[in-house]
Amino acid sequence: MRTAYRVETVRRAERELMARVPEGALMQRAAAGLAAACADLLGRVYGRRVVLLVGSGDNGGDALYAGARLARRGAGVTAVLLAPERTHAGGLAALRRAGGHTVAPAGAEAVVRRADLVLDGIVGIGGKGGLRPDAASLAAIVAEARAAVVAVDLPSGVDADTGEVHGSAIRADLTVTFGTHKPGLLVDPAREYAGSVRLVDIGLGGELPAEPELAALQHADVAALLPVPGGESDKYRRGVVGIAAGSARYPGAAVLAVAGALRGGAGAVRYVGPAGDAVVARFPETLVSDQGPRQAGRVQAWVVGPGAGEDAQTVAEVLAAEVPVLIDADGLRLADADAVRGRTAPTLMTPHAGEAAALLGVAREEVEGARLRSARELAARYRATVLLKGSTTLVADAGGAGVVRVNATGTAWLATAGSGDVLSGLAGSLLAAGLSALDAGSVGAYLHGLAGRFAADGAPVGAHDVAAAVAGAWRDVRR
Ligand SMILES: NC(=O)C1=CN([C@@H]2O[C@H](COP(=O)(O)OP(=O)(O)OC[C@H]3O[C@@H](n4cnc5c(N)ncnc54)[C@H](OP(=O)(O)O)[C@@H]3O)[C@@H](O)[C@H]2O)[C@@H](O)CC1
Ligand SMILES: Nc1ncnc2c1ncn2[C@@H]1O[C@H](COP(=O)(O)OP(=O)(O)O)[C@@H](O)[C@H]1O
Ligand SMILES: [K+]
Repeated sequence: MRTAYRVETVRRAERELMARVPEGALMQRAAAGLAAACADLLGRVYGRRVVLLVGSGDNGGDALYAGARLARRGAGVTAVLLAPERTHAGGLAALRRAGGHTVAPAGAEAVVRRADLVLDGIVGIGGKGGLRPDAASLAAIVAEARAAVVAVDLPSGVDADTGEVHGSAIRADLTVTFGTHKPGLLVDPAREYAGSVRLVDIGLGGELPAEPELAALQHADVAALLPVPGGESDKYRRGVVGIAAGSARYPGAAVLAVAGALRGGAGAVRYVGPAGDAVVARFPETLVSDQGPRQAGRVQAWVVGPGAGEDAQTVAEVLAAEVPVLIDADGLRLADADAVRGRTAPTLMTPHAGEAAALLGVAREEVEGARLRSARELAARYRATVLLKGSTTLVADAGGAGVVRVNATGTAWLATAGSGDVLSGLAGSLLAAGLSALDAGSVGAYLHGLAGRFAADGAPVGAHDVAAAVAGAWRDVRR
């Protein structure tokens, strides 16, 4: 499990740790890891031109000590001091001893233009709001430069706790972060500014609480959660998933949701709705009924909504069932909020940003700019687990408090019509197999993202290709 902690938690852990280690030790560990990452990126350090952007806090101190290490290995290092009188004194002295130079911000453009590497030490977890004008000017200069950019701890200007970006921020190729990931490194839009992320261990782990702000499942976590049949299994014990989806206008949504459901681990897939012929033509193993959900026979979980059009009656019937329900697409619009809140069995809602915005009564851009807050807010309002789809998918558990799962296995190739329908079937199948809503959502998103990657492999794909690739994703996870 990869975890991320909020700034106040990091600060607390840092204080505990600092009380037990010599003064300055943490910054030296951070700077050593940072310098090593820079050296790896450069390949050869000797003779390279390195520019440090140095703010007034410890983030600047990290950059200065790392710069000193690179200077000792033969790099030409120049520090741009944003606040000369408040620069980290020890770091500055170390850089000077190692032969590094300093310039005022007015001289930044000339040195940055010729640099091989820029280290962004403007601001780290002490940052508030978007970059101030003087720092923003530096960010604009860096954006025009050919140099590789390494962010120290965080790209300056992004919100460490939320992943929001207000105003300008540094765009990095690599972020070297210390002690733990911060939420902003895992959630878009900030994640995009971070580039790839390297975590440097400074010994903070033991001081961090058990419950992080964010958790990202890894292969081993997913493998442990996948429902795998045993000797005593039969199709009913593995769980039956009901799919109430599709309409005369959108029969394909039913086919794609069933395609996902067949790959999700349930023992049988039951389909109710007007697209039964299309479903059976493609997947003859589906149990089909043209009666409503109430008459369909037992299921252990329902998926309702993909391509549902205006069929509010079916949505209401499904919500009345006392089994876990996944609500997607049209179902989100048709579901009565009180009926969702009043359910006793788990509910998993799977909106994309536009659907989430409609539910929250805000603009789509607002959700995209504040994904974490939006997912928690929806989960609180509906008392349901909410999976917010997109470039980084988030899953907030019912009520909105607690650890939010983040998934980054996906690829932008998944932005193709119907791929959400596949996800709803897949996650619904995992619900029927007995996973909690939080696990079903995050495992579903993980497999779906991986399947998207495998299916696409650098080329456009259709949603049915993604469904077909889910089995390969399972095997990869269990290998
Ligand atoms: N935690 C750990 O375990 C370890 C942490 N370490 C390191 O310490 C870093 C945190 O250092 P920190 O606390 O000194 O704050 P930091 O990020 O340098 O920024 C504060 C300065 O930025 C300024 N500023 C604020 N907002 C701004 C804006 N929007 N635009 C422009 N400027 C802005 C603000 O200025 P002021 O408001 O005072 O004028 C203030 O002076 C952390 O990220 C990591 O790198 C490691 O060394 C070792 C272990
Ligand atoms: N830029 C992106 N990067 C990664 N995954 C994405 C991106 N855009 C969309 N996705 C994923 O693709 C799927 C699209 O679902 P959705 O928007 O419901 O499409 P549809 O309604 O056409 O089925 C979701 O799983 C979402 O997380
Ligand atoms: K920084």
